[in-house]
Amino acid sequence: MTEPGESFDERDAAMTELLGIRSSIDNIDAALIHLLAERFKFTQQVGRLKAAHGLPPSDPERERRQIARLRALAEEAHLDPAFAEKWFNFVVAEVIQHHEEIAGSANGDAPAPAADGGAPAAP
Ligand SMILES: O=C(O)C(=O)C[C@]1(C(=O)O)C=C[C@@H](O)C=C1
Repeated sequence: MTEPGESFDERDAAMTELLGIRSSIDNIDAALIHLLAERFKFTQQVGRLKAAHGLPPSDPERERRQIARLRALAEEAHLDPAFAEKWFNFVVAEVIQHHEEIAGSANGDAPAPAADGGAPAAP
């Protein structure tokens, strides 16, 4: 369909522009996935560290400071600060769930107990 008064050439040009913009959106979405995967790798490390040392999964003070920082960055970048905070809370809820799973599944980084109860190896 073309808009009334729009030529086929104009519509073709618009479709070409749309495809070009979408290819940049594709690149950004891919980068976001990679960044998120990298962030979760680090938070899994934090989860193991916390579980190994009996630290609580969540740290509300750290979250509060990070939200303030991200809201300021969002404002500078002309991104809705409320959206930045919502995004952070969404990700952190998932991270805390992972931390709880790690803490519940074993005891962090500690090696599984030996079948022989930990008897010293023969010399
Ligand atoms: O920094 C930590 O202590 C984390 O566990 C990471 C993280 C985060 O994903 O940013 C998650 C949960 C905490 O409540 C605070 C921050």
